[in-house]
Amino acid sequence: MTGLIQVVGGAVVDSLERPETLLVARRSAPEHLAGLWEFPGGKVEPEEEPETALRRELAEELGIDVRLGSELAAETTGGWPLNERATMRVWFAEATRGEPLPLEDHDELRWVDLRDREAVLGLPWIPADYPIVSALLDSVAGTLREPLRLE
Ligand SMILES: Nc1nc2c([nH]c(=O)n2[C@H]2C[C@H](O)[C@@H](COP(=O)(O)OP(=O)(O)OP(=O)(O)O)O2)c(=O)[nH]1
Repeated sequence: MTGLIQVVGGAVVDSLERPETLLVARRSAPEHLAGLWEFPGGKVEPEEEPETALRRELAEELGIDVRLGSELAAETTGGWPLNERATMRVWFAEATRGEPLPLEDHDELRWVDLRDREAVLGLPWIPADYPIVSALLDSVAGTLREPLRLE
């Protein structure tokens, strides 16, 4: 146990095979995060597998079931550092049931064009997310030719 809080996030794309757009979500709470964009997701519960937690969070927050693709490789094994207490692992995902809706924790969802790097990085993200978004855009730029590896 590292004592760090493990967060999981979904990089929900229109298609794992040919990703063109990414679903981004604007937080409605708590106050210091409200209005900032993020990957939908949340904290892994005790004894829960990260992938199970991600499926649960995406169902609760967006009302979708997903097929998971590859994990976005992070620099450290616990995932991407968010702050001194939490790290986040991020998986690509594609909805297999339901249209995403901002059911919980968000007041807006938006599909952004993955080829428009400046527009995606120009959104006011939670600050810790910028390196993650940047790595994601790099990774997807490669998959425009090569599909994402599936589970
Ligand atoms: N979901 C998500 N959380 C992020 C991102 N970036 C980032 O710093 N965080 C932080 C914000 C929160 O402090 C923490 C995740 O907590 P959360 O509030 O989403 O978790 P949760 O849904 O399980 O909520 P709760 O049960 O604790 O209320 O990680 C991101 O891209 N997505």
